[in-house]
Parts: sequence; C-alpha cells; structure tokens
Amino acid sequence: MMKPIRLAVLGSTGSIGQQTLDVARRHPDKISIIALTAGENVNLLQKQAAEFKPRFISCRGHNLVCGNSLCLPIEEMARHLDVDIVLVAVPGGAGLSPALAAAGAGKTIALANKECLVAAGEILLAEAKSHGAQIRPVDSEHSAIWQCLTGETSKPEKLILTASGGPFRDYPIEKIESVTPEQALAHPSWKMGKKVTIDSATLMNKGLEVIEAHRLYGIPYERIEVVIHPQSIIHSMAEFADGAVKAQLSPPDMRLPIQYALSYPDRWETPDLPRADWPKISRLDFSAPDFERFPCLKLAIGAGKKGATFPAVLSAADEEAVELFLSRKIKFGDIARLVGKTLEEHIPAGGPSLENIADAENWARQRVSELARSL
Ligand SMILES: NC(=O)C1=CN([C@@H]2O[C@H](COP(=O)(O)OP(=O)(O)OC[C@H]3O[C@@H](n4cnc5c(N)ncnc54)[C@H](OP(=O)(O)O)[C@@H]3O)[C@@H](O)[C@H]2O)C=CC1
Ligand SMILES: CC(=O)[C@@H](O)[C@H](O)COP(=O)(O)O
Repeated sequence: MMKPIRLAVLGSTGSIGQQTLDVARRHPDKISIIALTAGENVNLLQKQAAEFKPRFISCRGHNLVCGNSLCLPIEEMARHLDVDIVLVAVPGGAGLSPALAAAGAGKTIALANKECLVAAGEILLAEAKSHGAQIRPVDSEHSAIWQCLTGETSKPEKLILTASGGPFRDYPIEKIESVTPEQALAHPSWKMGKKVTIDSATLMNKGLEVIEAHRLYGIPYERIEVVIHPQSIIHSMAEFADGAVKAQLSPPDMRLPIQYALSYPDRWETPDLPRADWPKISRLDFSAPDFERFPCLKLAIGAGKKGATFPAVLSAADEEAVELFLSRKIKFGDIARLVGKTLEEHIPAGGPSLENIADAENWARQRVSELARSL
C-alpha cells in the first residue's frame, strides 16, 4: 500500500482550503494533513487543527499554541522536508512567496493561486524547473486543459477557456456601473472567496486566467480564446492540429480539480462527488465575450501581451481596486477605470525580476488608492 501524501494546505480556512480538507476527509488513507495556515481566522484554524492534528500551523501575526502543532512561518512549511505536496490557496500577491519557497525546495505544488503566475510566472516556473518541482494547476480551467493534454504527445494549436459570464452576463449594461458588492458577490455557479468572485463579475478572472494559461502551456495569446458558457459544465478545451477538440466536463465543484492535483496520475474513486445529470442539463450554450460590458478582460489580455511588469501591475492594481469596491469606497465600474489608468501610466523599470515586480506592484497599489481618492 502507498504511503499517504503529506499535504500542507496553505489557506486552509478559505474556500479552496476547506474543500481540500473535505477531499482529505474522504481519503484518510491517501492524505495526511501535515500543515494548515490561515490569515486571520484563528477560530476555524484551531477547529481544523483539532480535527486533523497537523504538525505545523500558522496564522498571520499570531503565535498560536494548538495541541502539539508547532507554529511555523508559511514559507518554512512550504519548504519543509516532511511535506510532499504544497497546496497554495492563499489569494492575491500573498501567494507568491510560499509558492516560490515550495518551488525552490522541489516540492509538488498544487497551485490554486493564479496571481503568482500572472505577476511572476516566468520566475516561478524557472525556479520550479531548476529544482525539479512540479506545478499542478488547481484552477478549474487549467486543470481541465491539463486533463485534456494528459496522454497527448503534441502541443495543442489552441486553448479555449470557458467563462460563466458572472452575475452581470445579461444585466442591463448601463446599470452595471453601480451594482453593489452583494450583487457582484452572487456568482451564478461557484461559491468562492470574495476576491476571485468579484474578479469573475468583472471578467478580470478570465483575463488573469488567459495569462495563467499562456504561462503554463506556452500557447501564444492569439491562440487562447475566451468563450462565455453559462452552465459552467465544460471547464475548458484544447484544440489540436487535426481539428479535434478535447474538453473536460463535470458539474461545477472544485473538489474534483483539487483532488486530481493530489491523485495525479491516478483518479481516486469518490462516488459522493456530484455527477452530471445530462437530461437535466439538456443544453450547453456558448457565445463570444462582450468587451464593452467587460473592459477588464481586454485590459488583462493587453497587459499579458505587453509582458514585462505589466501583468504584475494589472494584478496588484486589480487587487487594490477590488478591496476598495468591497469596502464601498469606489463603484463597480471604477475597478476597470482605475486598473486601466494605472496600466496606462506604468513605465517598466526593466525586465520582470523579483525586485522590479515588487516595486511595480507597490507602485500600482499606491497609484490606485491615489486615483480612487481623486474620483
Ligand atoms: N475558490 C475557488 O473556487 C477558486 C479559487 N482560486 C484561487 O485560489 C486562491 C484562494 O481562493 P479562495 O479559497 O477562494 O480564497 P478565500 O478568500 O476563500 O481564502 C483565502 C485563504 O487564504 C488566507 N489568507 C488570506 N490572506 C492571506 C495572507 N495575506 N497571508 C496568508 N494567508 C492569507 C485566508 O485566511 P482567513 O480565512 O483567515 O482570512 C484563507 O485561508 C485565489 O488565488 C483564487 O483566485 C482558483 C480557482 C477557484
Ligand atoms: C472555479 C474556478 O476555477 C473559477 O476560476 C471559476 O471558473 C470562476 O468562474 P468564471 O468563469 O465566472 O470566472
């Protein structure tokens, strides 16, 4: 019998983290939870620690005592000798440093955080390559593409990323400007953390995912298409040289891509994960995205094509703007406006080194808050 995977769950109190623990509960013989981390939610972290008895825990700014669990900085957990797989589910720019630590230690990384690939993809992938670390995508679209490519010997000609279209897919366009955080947080198909849910509503999420797909699969931007698919059953597709298109389909449930990132190359029997009910689904719809309705998608693809520190500026500016929107300091429509203006003003200081990326991100966050004050 195989030894259980020793898993570190970074961001265990969040949406992906909790679903990962749900997968672990279903497969106690295959997964041993060795480390858990939270940002602020000490109570939930303590409950999780009492259940899974990890060797290490961490909560930002707290020196926790929790049973026999040792309190360790997140980067130290990510590179610890006794960890086999590091699941990175910390959102935004905070995901980069533990992902880099895991890559530098040659770990297998189940990567949910997309922002680190957007901002510093070249560096993270090079670090992983030079230390023999494997990056397994958890993001549903990139997991779908990975599943489509498994067993293929040639690169796909084209990638097709599906997007639900979010809550404002068919909303009157003139009213989108001033929708509330509650409306924007009402995602039609997925229950996710706040940042990624707002990104889905602006379609910035899909823009970040286009850059993520370009980085992971080396496909030029011109050959990555975004298609609105409201049912969220097809999670993405790959088209090959002979015109064949492979797709991965399943009900929208992140436990499947999370589990695949842990079980690869196997698939574990999980009869209680939801199965597609085809007569009930009955149809699958597709349409082209409306760039006027969703300006963030265009901004993201433009930043990806420009390269250098533009993707880092895009990601940091968006993170700052989303926070301002959630705290009701700016309107929904201002997110695209502020990110667009910040990108317009950005003058790269050089190539995308870690130092240049950090400087560009700091500048972008500051510029967004200045611009927001002058609105
Ligand atoms: N949710 C989903 O279905 C999907 C998510 N993703 C990506 O996965 C990542 C996580 O998303 P999601 O789970 O939804 O996010 P959540 O906001 O639900 O959870 C985030 C987790 O990270 C912790 N955290 C937040 N900020 C920090 C910080 N600065 N340092 C350390 N820990 C921190 C939180 O702790 P606390 O609870 O204490 O605040 C929580 O455990 C994102 O990058 C997202 O884009 C990708 C595809 C799907
Ligand atoms: C669950 C997941 O992986 C998200 O990235 C999701 O796909 C977001 O939905 P949208 O298609 O609305 O951006």
